[in-house]
Amino acid sequence: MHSEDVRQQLAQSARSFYERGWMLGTAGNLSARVSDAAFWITASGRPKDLLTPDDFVSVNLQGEVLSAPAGRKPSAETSIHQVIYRHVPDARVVFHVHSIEANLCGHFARNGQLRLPPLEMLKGLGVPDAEPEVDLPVFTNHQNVARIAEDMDKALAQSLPRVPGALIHQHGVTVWGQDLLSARHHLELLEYCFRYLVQAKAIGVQA
Ligand SMILES: CSCCC(=O)C(=O)COP(=O)(O)O
Ligand SMILES: [Zn+2]
Repeated sequence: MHSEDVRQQLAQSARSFYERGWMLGTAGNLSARVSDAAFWITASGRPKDLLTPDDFVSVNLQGEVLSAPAGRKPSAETSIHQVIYRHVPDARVVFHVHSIEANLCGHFARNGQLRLPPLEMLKGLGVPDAEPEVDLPVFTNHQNVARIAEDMDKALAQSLPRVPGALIHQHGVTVWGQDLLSARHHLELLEYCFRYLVQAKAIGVQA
């Protein structure tokens, strides 16, 4: 696929996530690998409903800028994308968004893990178990993004989470996939779990 097409597809994804309330006020960042050595990532601080190919920066897996349109810097959270691409060989696309439900669910976490509800939909996250007991890792948010990336780097070096994603407390969720469609499905499924957990809590149902 031509790399300009990838930028257009990422822009389309961002618009759709913006419309769902997950990328408001410039929140979030999206990236896609174009080779084993480089990926496109959204430029920092851009409105996610209005992205054009000029809102993407090409960086290598060390986070060095390979090419950037005038006035554009890579996302402030590029280091998190680097960590995922380094540790998850199958990851070709990474989405990071900020939904209300993801941020509420961070409060339900225990010992850095959020227990996902045992729903049939977990199959779409690669969990085929009849009675799944699956945790999503939850990382502490730091104003210095490099610290978040370091924590993720250490955790992913030990083992990959069972589902392709991670939560950053009071910040947002990050998911990955082998292509744009699978990353979108992973995001939709995790966001569904978050909505389920919040609504279950609100009506007093044990999730
Ligand atoms: C208004 S969102 C604050 C920064 C953030 O968490 C984010 O996801 C967007 O940062 P970027 O540098 O990628 O625009
Ligand atoms: Zn963020």
